[in-house]
Amino acid sequence: MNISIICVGKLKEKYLKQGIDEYVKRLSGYAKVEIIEVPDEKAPENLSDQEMEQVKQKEGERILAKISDDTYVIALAIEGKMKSSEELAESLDKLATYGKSKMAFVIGGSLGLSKQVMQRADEALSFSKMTFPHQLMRLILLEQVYRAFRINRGEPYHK
Ligand SMILES: C[S@@+](CC[C@H](N)C(=O)[O-])C[C@H]1O[C@@H](n2cnc3c(N)ncnc32)[C@H](O)[C@@H]1O
Repeated sequence: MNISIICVGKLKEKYLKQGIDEYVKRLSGYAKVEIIEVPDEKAPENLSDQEMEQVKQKEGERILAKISDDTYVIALAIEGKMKSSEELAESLDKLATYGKSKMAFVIGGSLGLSKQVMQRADEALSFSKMTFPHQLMRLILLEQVYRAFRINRGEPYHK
Protein backbone atom coordinates (compact mmCIF):
# COMPACT_ATOMS: atom_id res chain seq x y z
CA MET A 1 0.00 0.00 0.00
CA ASN A 2 1.18 3.53 -0.83
CA ILE A 3 0.34 6.01 1.88
CA SER A 4 0.88 9.75 1.48
CA ILE A 5 0.66 12.09 4.41
CA ILE A 6 -0.06 15.50 2.93
CA CYS A 7 0.68 18.36 5.29
CA VAL A 8 0.86 22.12 5.18
CA GLY A 9 4.14 23.82 6.00
CA LYS A 10 7.62 22.62 6.83
CA LEU A 11 8.23 20.72 10.02
CA LYS A 12 10.36 22.91 12.25
CA GLU A 13 10.71 21.17 15.59
CA LYS A 14 13.65 18.77 15.83
CA TYR A 15 11.97 16.58 18.46
CA LEU A 16 8.97 16.03 16.16
CA LYS A 17 11.24 15.32 13.17
CA GLN A 18 13.01 12.61 15.11
CA GLY A 19 9.74 10.98 16.15
CA ILE A 20 8.31 11.16 12.64
CA ASP A 21 11.47 9.72 11.07
CA GLU A 22 11.30 6.86 13.57
CA TYR A 23 7.70 5.98 12.66
CA VAL A 24 8.31 6.31 8.92
CA LYS A 25 11.20 3.86 9.39
CA ARG A 26 9.05 1.46 11.42
CA LEU A 27 6.27 1.66 8.82
CA SER A 28 8.63 0.84 5.95
CA GLY A 29 8.12 -2.86 6.64
CA TYR A 30 4.38 -2.53 6.08
CA ALA A 31 3.76 0.19 3.48
CA LYS A 32 5.41 2.80 1.32
CA VAL A 33 4.92 6.01 3.26
CA GLU A 34 5.65 9.41 1.79
CA ILE A 35 5.33 12.73 3.58
CA ILE A 36 4.38 15.55 1.23
CA GLU A 37 4.70 19.10 2.52
CA VAL A 38 2.95 21.88 0.64
CA PRO A 39 3.87 25.53 1.33
CA ASP A 40 1.80 27.32 3.93
CA GLU A 41 0.37 30.82 3.61
CA LYS A 42 1.17 33.48 6.18
CA ALA A 43 -1.70 33.63 8.66
CA PRO A 44 -1.21 36.47 11.14
CA GLU A 45 -3.63 36.82 14.08
CA ASN A 46 -5.59 39.77 12.67
CA LEU A 47 -6.97 38.21 9.46
CA SER A 48 -10.61 38.79 8.55
CA ASP A 49 -12.90 35.79 7.97
CA GLN A 50 -12.58 36.33 4.23
CA GLU A 51 -8.79 36.44 4.41
CA MET A 52 -8.76 33.25 6.47
CA GLU A 53 -10.88 31.55 3.81
CA GLN A 54 -8.40 32.70 1.17
CA VAL A 55 -5.50 31.22 3.14
CA LYS A 56 -7.30 27.88 3.43
CA GLN A 57 -8.25 27.94 -0.25
CA LYS A 58 -4.69 28.59 -1.43
CA GLU A 59 -3.31 25.87 0.81
CA GLY A 60 -6.18 23.63 -0.30
CA GLU A 61 -5.31 24.08 -3.99
CA ARG A 62 -1.74 23.00 -3.25
CA ILE A 63 -3.02 19.96 -1.36
CA LEU A 64 -5.43 18.95 -4.14
CA ALA A 65 -2.64 19.24 -6.73
CA LYS A 66 -0.85 16.42 -4.91
CA ILE A 67 -3.80 14.00 -5.00
CA SER A 68 -4.43 11.73 -7.99
CA ASP A 69 -7.98 10.68 -8.93
CA ASP A 70 -7.44 7.08 -7.86
CA THR A 71 -6.35 7.97 -4.34
CA TYR A 72 -8.56 7.28 -1.33
CA VAL A 73 -8.43 10.43 0.79
CA ILE A 74 -8.85 10.65 4.55
CA ALA A 75 -8.99 14.24 5.79
CA LEU A 76 -8.07 14.82 9.41
CA ALA A 77 -10.65 17.10 10.95
CA ILE A 78 -11.78 17.74 14.50
CA GLU A 79 -15.43 17.41 13.42
CA GLY A 80 -14.79 14.15 11.53
CA LYS A 81 -15.69 10.63 12.65
CA MET A 82 -13.88 9.28 15.70
CA LYS A 83 -12.59 5.72 15.49
CA SER A 84 -10.83 3.34 17.82
CA SER A 85 -7.38 2.11 16.79
CA GLU A 86 -8.98 -1.24 15.94
CA GLU A 87 -11.57 0.48 13.72
CA LEU A 88 -8.87 2.42 11.89
CA ALA A 89 -6.97 -0.83 11.41
CA GLU A 90 -10.10 -2.44 9.99
CA SER A 91 -10.66 0.49 7.60
CA LEU A 92 -7.10 0.23 6.27
CA ASP A 93 -7.47 -3.52 5.91
CA LYS A 94 -10.74 -3.11 3.97
CA LEU A 95 -9.17 -0.52 1.65
CA ALA A 96 -6.36 -2.95 0.86
CA THR A 97 -8.85 -5.80 0.35
CA TYR A 98 -10.93 -3.73 -2.09
CA GLY A 99 -7.83 -2.93 -4.12
CA LYS A 100 -7.31 0.66 -3.00
CA SER A 101 -3.56 0.72 -3.13
CA LYS A 102 -3.16 4.49 -2.92
CA MET A 103 -4.32 6.47 0.02
CA ALA A 104 -3.62 9.90 1.43
CA PHE A 105 -4.14 11.35 4.86
CA VAL A 106 -4.46 15.13 4.75
CA ILE A 107 -3.59 17.41 7.68
CA GLY A 108 -4.57 21.06 7.46
CA GLY A 109 -2.52 24.12 8.34
CA SER A 110 -3.03 26.37 11.36
CA LEU A 111 -6.47 27.46 10.07
CA GLY A 112 -7.63 24.00 8.99
CA LEU A 113 -8.68 22.53 5.64
CA SER A 114 -10.65 24.23 2.86
CA LYS A 115 -14.17 23.18 1.84
CA GLN A 116 -12.78 21.91 -1.45
CA VAL A 117 -10.38 19.54 0.29
CA MET A 118 -13.17 18.32 2.58
CA GLN A 119 -15.36 17.71 -0.46
CA ARG A 120 -12.62 15.71 -2.19
CA ALA A 121 -12.05 13.59 0.92
CA ASP A 122 -13.64 10.15 1.01
CA GLU A 123 -13.87 10.38 4.77
CA ALA A 124 -13.05 12.75 7.62
CA LEU A 125 -11.26 11.32 10.62
CA SER A 126 -11.21 12.93 14.06
CA PHE A 127 -8.66 12.14 16.74
CA SER A 128 -10.82 13.78 19.44
CA LYS A 129 -12.68 17.01 20.02
CA MET A 130 -9.41 18.63 21.05
CA THR A 131 -7.32 20.76 18.71
CA PHE A 132 -3.79 19.51 18.13
CA PRO A 133 -1.05 21.54 16.47
CA HIS A 134 -0.77 20.38 12.86
CA GLN A 135 2.89 19.43 13.21
CA LEU A 136 2.23 17.23 16.24
CA MET A 137 -0.75 15.71 14.40
CA ARG A 138 1.69 14.16 11.90
CA LEU A 139 3.41 12.22 14.64
CA ILE A 140 0.16 11.10 16.29
CA LEU A 141 -1.22 9.97 12.91
CA LEU A 142 1.92 8.01 12.00
CA GLU A 143 1.87 6.21 15.35
CA GLN A 144 -1.77 5.23 14.81
CA VAL A 145 -1.12 4.04 11.25
CA TYR A 146 1.80 1.97 12.54
CA ARG A 147 -0.41 0.59 15.31
CA ALA A 148 -3.09 -0.25 12.70
CA PHE A 149 -0.65 -2.36 10.65
CA ARG A 150 0.54 -4.16 13.79
CA ILE A 151 -3.06 -4.90 14.77
CA ASN A 152 -3.87 -6.19 11.27
CA ARG A 153 -0.85 -8.49 11.28
CA GLY A 154 -1.72 -9.79 14.75
CA GLU A 155 1.65 -8.58 15.98
CA PRO A 156 2.19 -7.69 19.63
CA TYR A 157 1.95 -4.02 20.43
CA HIS A 158 1.69 -2.49 23.86
CA LYS A 159 -1.90 -1.52 24.65
C1 LIG B 1 -4.36 23.54 14.33
S1 LIG B 1 -5.44 22.45 13.53
C2 LIG B 1 -6.58 23.56 12.75
C3 LIG B 1 -7.56 24.13 13.66
C4 LIG B 1 -8.72 24.76 12.93
N1 LIG B 1 -9.34 25.73 13.78
C5 LIG B 1 -9.76 23.69 12.55
O1 LIG B 1 -10.81 23.64 13.15
O2 LIG B 1 -9.48 22.88 11.64
C6 LIG B 1 -4.52 21.93 12.13
C7 LIG B 1 -4.93 20.63 11.52
O3 LIG B 1 -4.58 19.56 12.38
C8 LIG B 1 -5.51 18.51 12.25
N2 LIG B 1 -6.12 18.30 13.58
C9 LIG B 1 -5.92 19.00 14.72
N3 LIG B 1 -6.63 18.47 15.74
C10 LIG B 1 -7.28 17.39 15.24
C11 LIG B 1 -8.15 16.39 15.79
N4 LIG B 1 -8.52 16.41 17.06
N5 LIG B 1 -8.61 15.43 14.96
C12 LIG B 1 -8.26 15.38 13.65
N6 LIG B 1 -7.43 16.29 13.08
C13 LIG B 1 -6.95 17.28 13.86
C14 LIG B 1 -6.54 18.92 11.20
O4 LIG B 1 -6.17 18.40 9.95
C15 LIG B 1 -6.41 20.43 11.21
O5 LIG B 1 -6.76 20.98 9.96
